[in-house]
Amino acid sequence: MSTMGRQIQRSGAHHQRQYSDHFLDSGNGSNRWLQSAGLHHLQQQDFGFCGGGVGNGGGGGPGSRAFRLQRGFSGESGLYSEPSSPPPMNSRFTGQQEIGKEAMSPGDLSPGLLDLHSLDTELIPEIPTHRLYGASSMYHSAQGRNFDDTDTFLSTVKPSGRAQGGSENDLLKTLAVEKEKANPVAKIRVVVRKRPLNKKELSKNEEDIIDTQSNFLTVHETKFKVDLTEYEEKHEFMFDAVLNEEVSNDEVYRETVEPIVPTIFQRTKATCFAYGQTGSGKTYTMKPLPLKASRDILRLMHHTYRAQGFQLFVSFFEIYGGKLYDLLNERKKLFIREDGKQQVCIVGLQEHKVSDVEAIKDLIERGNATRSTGTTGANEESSRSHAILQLAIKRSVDGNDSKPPRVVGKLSFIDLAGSERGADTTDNDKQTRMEGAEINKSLLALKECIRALDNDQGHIPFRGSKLTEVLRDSFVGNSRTVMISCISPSSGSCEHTINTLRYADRVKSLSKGNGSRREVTQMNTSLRESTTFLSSSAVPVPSPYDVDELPKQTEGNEIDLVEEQYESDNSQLKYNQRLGSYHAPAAPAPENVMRRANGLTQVKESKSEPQTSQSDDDLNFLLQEEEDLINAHRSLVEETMNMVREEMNLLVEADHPGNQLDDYVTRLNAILSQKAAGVLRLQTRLENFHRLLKEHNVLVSYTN
Ligand SMILES: Nc1ncnc2c1ncn2[C@@H]1O[C@H](COP(=O)(O)OP(=O)(O)OP(=O)(O)O)[C@@H](O)[C@H]1O
Repeated sequence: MSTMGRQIQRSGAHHQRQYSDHFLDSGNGSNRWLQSAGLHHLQQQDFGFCGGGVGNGGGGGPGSRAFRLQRGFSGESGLYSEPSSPPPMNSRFTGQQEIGKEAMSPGDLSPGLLDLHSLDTELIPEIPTHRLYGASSMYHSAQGRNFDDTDTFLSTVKPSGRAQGGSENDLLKTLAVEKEKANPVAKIRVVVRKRPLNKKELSKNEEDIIDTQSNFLTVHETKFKVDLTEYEEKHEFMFDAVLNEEVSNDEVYRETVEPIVPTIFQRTKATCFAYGQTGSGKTYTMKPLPLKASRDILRLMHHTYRAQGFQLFVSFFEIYGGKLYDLLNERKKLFIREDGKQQVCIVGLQEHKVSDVEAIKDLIERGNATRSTGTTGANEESSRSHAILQLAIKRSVDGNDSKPPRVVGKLSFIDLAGSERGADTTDNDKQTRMEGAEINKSLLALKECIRALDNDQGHIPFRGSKLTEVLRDSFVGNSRTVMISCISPSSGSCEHTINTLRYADRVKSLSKGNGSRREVTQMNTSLRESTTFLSSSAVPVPSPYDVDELPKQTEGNEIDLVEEQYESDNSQLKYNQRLGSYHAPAAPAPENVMRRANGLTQVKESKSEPQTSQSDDDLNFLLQEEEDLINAHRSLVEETMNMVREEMNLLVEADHPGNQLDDYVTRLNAILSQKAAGVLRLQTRLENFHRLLKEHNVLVSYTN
């Protein structure tokens, strides 16, 4: 089952069950569940039958009706009889931390089985990160920002809460927070790098449409109204850092990877990946980073951790069309295997022990020369593979060199395939289509894993793709992730650039510690509102069925223009929905928008529709649909909670002497019908989404 499929399962019956199990739980327990389901706003509600409501309120003693009701639900019906604490985390994840074993032989070259997922990391004394390099100024970014933790989760834990210290859970939480604080590197960091205009773009007189200021970025998109007059739409974004075209590779390193290097000596698995369309500068950005990091790692090994037996290993492989190849062993095909303990291994991957920078440089060059590349119009050297270079720090057990060394920490660098390659699902030959599908799948899965990671979810959907499968150990335990989104400044790449930024925005905004999303989205919305208003007030937009009503001088362009308008309005609608309010766009009507939202299916099936009418931002479309489904699910849970409350009241009333039976029957009937209708609505939506996943080939099959 795919990530998405699994997620659906998780958020469907299972979630509802969890909700049932914990709904009656009082205080912190139910609050936690509400919070984790994104329903924290319901925490304050008095449900009248929770332990924290009636039970604590004086009317809930053993003799009271509410008490009997509650008991009835937890005991007699059997429906709510499970313990009220959250179910344990998947034991696969907790167990691994203690029992993982590394099956790798020692030596300079360690062929065979690389256990990517052993978390049997050496317990070395943790040294506060800031002491490792001495002067903390080394972490200061090119723009004077520190790579500090802006995670609001940390700042919202008040010292007073700690002092009062209530429950054991609070204490554990506080300890976890303290531990996080000792490591001042953000768990997820999203950085954007804009490259300069290249010769080709300059020769075509393409404009630089990206403005950067501090960690803000504005994309100036030129659009056309239906009467062909031009207008500009601004898209504003905010990230952890925005690096403009003047920023050197050295500065990129300082801003992204340098701060996480010391953490890998502290049992951390760190990942740095570059994302962006082909030719946007991913390889240019990623290439120098491993070497710079190795230099710092070796320096730390030879100074701070001198004579502590640390060793550095390099491996380099690529995922191409869903298959793995060793870039340091003549592209030998590699296989992912899961052992009895559900630990995933890459069978046959060579790890090279290195002790000087020159040796690492040679290996990196060798690996890069072996990478798969394809040819696209945009970048002759375009890569359709994900390249993964890993620097693993290991240490011999008790200084015993005859035993395989154990992994202490790891730093993975991923040069992702061009993001727009995911759109190749309808283009070219079968091979390209399959590559496109795999790329889409991996980008969706990667986002899901990062999202799960930052929300400390017990379940990490790493099985969503080969990429996330091999990165599994980077998503459990102590982890750090840096995403560098590379963008081209040119007007010709506007659409891809916006897609890249939206993906980055989603990665960041979905994380628990981020409050920027709403702000930026609102900014976007107000801008969109003004532009939508402008265009729709200038020329009334007809229904999509009434293309005859379009101005005749635009013949040939009409449909595109109308589609574009609907697309914009559709985004507007969805943006507003995400903000929790519905401002109907001036035109078209919501039902037309819905038609457009489902249009992708129709376009794909319709033979008369040209292939080009399918937008190449499938990935964003799927992400949006996924988000909408989850929102719809959340609304249904909310609605269900209200209905349960009504039902509880109804039951209380039914127990009263002199109760009107026909009133009870009518009201219960209404509640049950409403419930059934809600479930049906969500099921239909779920089926549509599932179909979309199938159509875009993002359902996972597990064959090597
Ligand atoms: N920041 C930059 N400054 C100067 N030149 C750059 C910069 N970023 C990229 N380039 C140049 O742009 C071209 C394309 O960059 P690169 O190959 O890194 O793109 P890419 O995103 O890796 O593409 P693909 O996905 O196809 O591999 C290269 O010639 C590279 O040297």
